[in-house]
Amino acid sequence: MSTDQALTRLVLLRHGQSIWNHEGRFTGWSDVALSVRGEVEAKQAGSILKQCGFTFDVCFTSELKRAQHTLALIQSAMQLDQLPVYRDWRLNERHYGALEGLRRLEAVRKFGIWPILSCQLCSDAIPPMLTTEDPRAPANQMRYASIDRACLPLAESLLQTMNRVQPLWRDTILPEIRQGKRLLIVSHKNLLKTLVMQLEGLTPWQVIRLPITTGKPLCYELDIQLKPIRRYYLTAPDSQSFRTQG
Ligand SMILES: O=C(O)[C@@H](CO)OP(=O)(O)O
Repeated sequence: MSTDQALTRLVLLRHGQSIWNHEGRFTGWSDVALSVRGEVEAKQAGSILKQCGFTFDVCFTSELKRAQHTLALIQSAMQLDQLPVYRDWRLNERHYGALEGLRRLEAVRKFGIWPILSCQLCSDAIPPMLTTEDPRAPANQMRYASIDRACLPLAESLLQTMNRVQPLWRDTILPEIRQGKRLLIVSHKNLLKTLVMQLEGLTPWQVIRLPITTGKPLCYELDIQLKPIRRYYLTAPDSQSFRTQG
């Protein structure tokens, strides 16, 4: 990373722990609430951001309540309730298809070990898909009625997830950052990995080991070319490592 002066800061945040994170279930586009711990994590993230002197001009989040609720709790902790918030389905988590709702072991019993392992290790592997008639398929849900059905997945590889968010990243998010706006993006583990790949020019293999922990603000300082100068996780100012280099 270069040492030029920062144009702006961008904060990426995975929502607080959800009930299915806690139970070890594949979640994807299933709309699951935060757990009690998840709510605490979200409030703590807001208070750490505030204590570290962060503020924002615009927030982006997904169509899923675990991300939206996290963002609302952060805004409230930072007393930034009036900020403009853009919700977009393209910031939803990778769609896990027929794996959604299953625990790891249940999924292996149902589909075999390789389909489960490959979709976690290979960036182009697609999990077992939902059928088009399945009520869980996004095209059968009212909330996605305004989206072109051809764009809505039945399951996604990591690369398909990256391709789906690309137009939003290129045409909406990057222009806001170029104007010097301070952005907070509250989204999901795999979706955030695809943003990290694009920001840092990493391969899926390089990003696979990057921990995207629930409720931990990942801060980027960007130069005028929008290249990352520094990346770090924010922790409470009174803890030993105020800034942890990522
Ligand atoms: O969908 C899921 O199972 C998890 C991990 O991929 O994502 P999230 O960040 O939404 O908990």
